[in-house]
Amino acid sequence: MASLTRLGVVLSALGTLATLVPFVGIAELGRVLLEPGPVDGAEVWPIAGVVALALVIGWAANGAALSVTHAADHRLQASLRRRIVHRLGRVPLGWYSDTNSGLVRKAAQDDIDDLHHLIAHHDVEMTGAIVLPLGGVAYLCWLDWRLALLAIATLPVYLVAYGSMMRGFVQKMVELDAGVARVSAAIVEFVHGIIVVKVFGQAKRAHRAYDDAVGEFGDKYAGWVRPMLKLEALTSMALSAPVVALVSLAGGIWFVAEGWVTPIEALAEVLVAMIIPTTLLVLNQGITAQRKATAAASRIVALLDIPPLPVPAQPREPAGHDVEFDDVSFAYEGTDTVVSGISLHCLPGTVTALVGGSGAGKSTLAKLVPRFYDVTSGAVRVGGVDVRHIAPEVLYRKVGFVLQDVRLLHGTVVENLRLGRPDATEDEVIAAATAARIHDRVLALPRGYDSVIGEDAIFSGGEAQRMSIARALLADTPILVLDEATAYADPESEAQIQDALSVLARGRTVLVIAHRLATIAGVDKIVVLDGGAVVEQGTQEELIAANGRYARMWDAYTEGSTR
Ligand SMILES: Nc1ncnc2c1ncn2[C@@H]1O[C@H](COP(=O)(O)OP(=O)(O)OP(=O)(O)O)[C@@H](O)[C@H]1O
Repeated sequence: MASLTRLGVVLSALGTLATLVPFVGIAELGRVLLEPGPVDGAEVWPIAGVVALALVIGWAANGAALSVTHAADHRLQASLRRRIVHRLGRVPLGWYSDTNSGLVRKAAQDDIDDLHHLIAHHDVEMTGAIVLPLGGVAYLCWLDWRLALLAIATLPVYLVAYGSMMRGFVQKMVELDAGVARVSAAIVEFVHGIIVVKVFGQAKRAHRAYDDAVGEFGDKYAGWVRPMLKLEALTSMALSAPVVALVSLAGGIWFVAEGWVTPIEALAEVLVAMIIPTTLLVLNQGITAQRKATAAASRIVALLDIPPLPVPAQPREPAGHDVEFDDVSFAYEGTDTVVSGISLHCLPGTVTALVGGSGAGKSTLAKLVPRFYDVTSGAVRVGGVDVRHIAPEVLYRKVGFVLQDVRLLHGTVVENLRLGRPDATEDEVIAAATAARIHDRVLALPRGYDSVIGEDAIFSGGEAQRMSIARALLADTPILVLDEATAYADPESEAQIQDALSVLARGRTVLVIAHRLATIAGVDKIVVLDGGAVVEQGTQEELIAANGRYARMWDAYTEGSTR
């Protein structure tokens, strides 16, 4: 690919030099035509021919340069997208937080697009923008060095003004960014607090904070921009077509009067001088685009550097479907230990419920089974084999999970249901949806199972949960991790979810994270977590009889629900 961009640069240089030929040609033609006596066709035609040829070569070489760099960009984009998808397929599932998903979206869409300019246009356009004025000035030097100087006479005004505009630019940008952040924070605070503020009659005060932030930003911005605008006007004027033409013509007339150059040579100088400002504009825009693309590239590199989930070199097949936590401890990156020293054995055909206060570590513990994260110490075993020694695809065929936060993909209802088993028959899909208590709801949609999620299939939270239960039923994994939904706890929806879950649990090893004690009374084992450790375990009767932590939770729960 680097060789393609190099070829693009060479072609662009060639094309640019070829576009200079007509300027020389015009000067030469002028010289021939202005010679005293009749026009000599033998002199005119070769010049016209060379000009025409150069025009064709210039057009073809510039076109070819862009084609070549676009091909390079195409290859790079395809390869980057492939590598991003490949890497994302191998990062631990726990990496997918909302922030990280945002990063992926930005990298896969915006950042790769930003790179397009760098690969497909930057080198070619910059080559043109450098070769064109240099070639022009070199030609003028060949005619007469004074003409070359005349062509760049207004350039120092531009360079001095531009240099002074850029002085302290980074520091000023930092200050402006901070100002924008203060204004945003004031807006967020204002919007978040609007109800409280209005209820307590403090609207004026809240407005004032926002006004102050905006006022301060406006003053800073104006203080910086006003002098810049003056300079900008000066630089634009120094490079504007009338000024450049005027300086060139005045200088040209003087040079001709002094006898240093011919009128035709002076005309050639005017033509070259007129193209220099446009190339400067291209250079300027190119530098800005390059900065943007460099930032985009570093975000893509960071994404490709995420450590993948380690896969076993010699994977082992689990024998059976029991799940065992053996002295398991885990800490998120940069946090204290969240679960510690947990030993637990979940047998096939049983339901184990994890209960405990908010932040006790229930979800974290459950997520260690499908390797959202790997344990910090100890081991999680499935069928007697450490999950780290099982090939990920084998593990995902064994362990299914229904999470609180259900994601339905853009596609039809049936495609969503078939996600875990694309070859499921229509009867199997309907059977799973019926067991998950979602079949009737799907039939009520305009196009039934062919309705599209987010278009003609809009599901409530509870319905989406039942969809994901149907999906898990169809995937038919022998081990299931369920994070019970609490958000959609209207009694009817909850009863339906519970019905669906009890069907799902039959004959499997089920680990359920229970947020509402009423739903787990009949399970085989209740494990009470507190501060990341197991404090009690047993059946509902055993734990109530023990009169410990669970009994107190149960009392509080039943009191709360009967009050
Ligand atoms: N991705 C994460 N990064 C860092 N810390 C986390 C992360 N997820 C959870 N934690 C922390 O780990 C601890 C246990 O959280 P966890 O979600 O496992 O508890 P939980 O018992 O499931 O709580 P809840 O019932 O409120 O969902 C909490 O202190 C939480 O702040």
